[in-house]
Amino acid sequence: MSEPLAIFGGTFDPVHFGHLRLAEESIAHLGLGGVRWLPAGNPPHRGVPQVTGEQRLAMVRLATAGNLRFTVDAAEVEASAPSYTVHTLERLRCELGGVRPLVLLVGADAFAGLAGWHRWRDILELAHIAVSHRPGFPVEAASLPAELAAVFQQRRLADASGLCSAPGGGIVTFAMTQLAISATQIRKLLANGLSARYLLPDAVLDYIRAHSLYRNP
Ligand SMILES: Nc1ncnc2c1ncn2[C@@H]1O[C@H](COP(=O)(O)OP(=O)(O)OP(=O)(O)O)[C@@H](O)[C@H]1O
Ligand SMILES: O=C(O)c1ccc[n+]([C@@H]2O[C@H](COP(=O)([O-])O)[C@@H](O)[C@H]2O)c1
Repeated sequence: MSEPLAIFGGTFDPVHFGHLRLAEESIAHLGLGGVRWLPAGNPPHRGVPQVTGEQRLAMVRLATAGNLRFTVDAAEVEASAPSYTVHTLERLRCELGGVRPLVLLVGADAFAGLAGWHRWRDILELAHIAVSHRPGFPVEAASLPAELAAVFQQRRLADASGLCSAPGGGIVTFAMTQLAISATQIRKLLANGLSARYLLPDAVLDYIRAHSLYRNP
């Protein structure tokens, strides 16, 4: 079986070093062949992003440029339908076939909300899930809603080597460098005219400035 391919979805409003370290560290921790970044076009589960899908996609392209293990998938941004992860995984299974292991990367906060996602149980029929630690969000069954805690306990893999032995169905956790960075914090800093430097790549900050994004409305 070939190396697992990871899918990293997010609103990325804007992309920051927390995202980049998660993707970078997941490659070694999980033995991945690469990470496919998937900016959400029309996230159904939260308020409308502050900037357009095209702008968030452009920032992800700038942030990931030059990393040969990273690719960027524009499909969710280009689609007009809501960006449901289960639909994206079904599309990827059509594209890649049923055998290659797929790993959905999520931070601990996103994982805690999984039971609210569209057809969430089907996601584990299509892919594994890898949950990264994130400051303030414990990754343990006791802090998850009951139905998700049960699935977490049933599906949890002892370590990442199990990702190679099936196309999907397992849940693995991994510890990454803990960075208490959020897009919300960056949007607030920028709206208040404060520096967000060193929280996200300079190329992304230059794009934000050039397009006058995240200024106070
Ligand atoms: N600092 C971080 N450490 C670990 N995971 C993170 C971090 N920031 C974001 N993630 C994960 O990256 C994915 C995409 O996150 P998202 O684009 O919503 O960023 P965010 O910083 O959480 O944004 P917002 O503050 O707008 O909610 C999610 O799975 C989220 O859990
Ligand atoms: O499919 C769903 O119902 C669903 C519900 C909530 C979140 N997601 C996906 O989870 C990823 C992270 O979302 P967010 O809000 O943390 O940026 C992103 O790819 C979303 O499309 C997906």
